[in-house]
Amino acid sequence: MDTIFALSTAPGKAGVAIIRVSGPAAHDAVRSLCGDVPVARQASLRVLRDREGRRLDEALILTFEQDRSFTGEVSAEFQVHGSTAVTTALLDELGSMDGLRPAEAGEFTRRALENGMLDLAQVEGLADLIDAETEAQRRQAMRVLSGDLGQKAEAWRRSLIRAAALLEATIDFADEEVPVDVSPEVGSLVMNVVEELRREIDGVGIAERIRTGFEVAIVGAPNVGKSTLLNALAGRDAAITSEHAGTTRDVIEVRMDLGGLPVTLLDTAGLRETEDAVESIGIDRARNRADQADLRVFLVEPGQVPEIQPMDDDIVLTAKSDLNSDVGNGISGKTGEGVTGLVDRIRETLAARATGSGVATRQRHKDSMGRGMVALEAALQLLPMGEDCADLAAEELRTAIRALDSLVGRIDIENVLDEIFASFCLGK
Ligand SMILES: Nc1nc2c(ncn2[C@@H]2O[C@H](COP(=O)(O)OP(=O)(O)OP(=O)(O)O)[C@@H](O)[C@H]2O)c(=O)[nH]1
Repeated sequence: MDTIFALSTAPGKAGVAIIRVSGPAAHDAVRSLCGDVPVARQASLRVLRDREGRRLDEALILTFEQDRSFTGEVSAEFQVHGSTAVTTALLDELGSMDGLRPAEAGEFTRRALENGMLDLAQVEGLADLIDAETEAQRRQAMRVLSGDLGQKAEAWRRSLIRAAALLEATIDFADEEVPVDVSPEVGSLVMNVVEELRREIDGVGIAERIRTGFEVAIVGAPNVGKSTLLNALAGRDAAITSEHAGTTRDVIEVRMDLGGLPVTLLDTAGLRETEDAVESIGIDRARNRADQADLRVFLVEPGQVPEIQPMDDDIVLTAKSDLNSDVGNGISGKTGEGVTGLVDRIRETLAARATGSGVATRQRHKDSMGRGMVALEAALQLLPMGEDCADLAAEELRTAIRALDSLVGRIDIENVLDEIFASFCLGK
């Protein structure tokens, strides 16, 4: 096994930079840089020297023993001064040592997974935590990283193993004088798992939204003030505004943190009939995106009706309230009137939806749970058919167990690893 090393903090100038080393030669590397191997898990200040004995930097060193580190391997971390020159010199020095090589992106985490320090769902949680930009994303990622999904999966597994064992006992003792009907107990064990799976599957859509962001589309006729409103919401000039109708030809996206929720605001082309081919493509695209968005904010001038039908939660406002002060429910991107109220409304609407999320957060989880559900429902149908179908029902339970095992990576791991690790950065 190679010993790997990498800069684990972001590259560039900083107060401190952390370089990680993991693998069998990690402590040898520490010894050759600073003369000894400091006590494990205790910060120790040392002068680092290169092969020729020249000072590289003064560093805080942390060493970890096998099974008591992030990767599960013998490892070490150097906290050095965060300049490019220092980190480059130390990385060069490490690279010149026998058995050491630079880590690939995500390789530390991959080793943690291989050594059983994290399960697959926790690896996903870790990736999400590193990507988290808002409070809701951080909380959700922490739940996954702390292993909640793994615990649920373990509880489901125990229930289903018990159910399968009961069924198998029926098969083995089918000739006994007094057969015990196990199907009520098996049925209730399976039903409980099915119900929990259903709840989790329902919550994945929202959890994915929290992960990737809610889309909020601003829609309305040309020149009604959509871009101006978007700029007011974003607090900066993100979209182009002009007096010329049809300026916004494509969909402009601005990512924002709205009270902890990740939101992508979409400024869409003004909806109207047009002869202009380019503008008409923009309008089609705007309609599509607006349809698919999680929420729509309609801007209408007095007397106008929205071009597309607002849905339940959608927000309909009177545009340019500074010019239309006699009409209620207005907003003005120009003066800022009503903008704070709109932000609150968007946040409340989305926050109400965000409460529906569980511990499963990805399409991958949904797929595994879906496969489990199908098998469990088949088992439930077989149960009332008596002993003759007991072995078929037991087989369905085993299929469900396998499907749920893939949630935490007990099986079928290879084909998902590359996809999951593709998002990891160097040093993680
Ligand atoms: N008085 C007033 N004028 C506004 C307001 N919002 C926008 N305007 C003006 O209306 C014109 C159009 O504004 P935009 O924000 O570009 O409108 P839009 O809906 O994005 O237009 P398209 O991109 O063509 O669809 C500009 O001259 C703005 O200055 C407002 O709240 N009050």
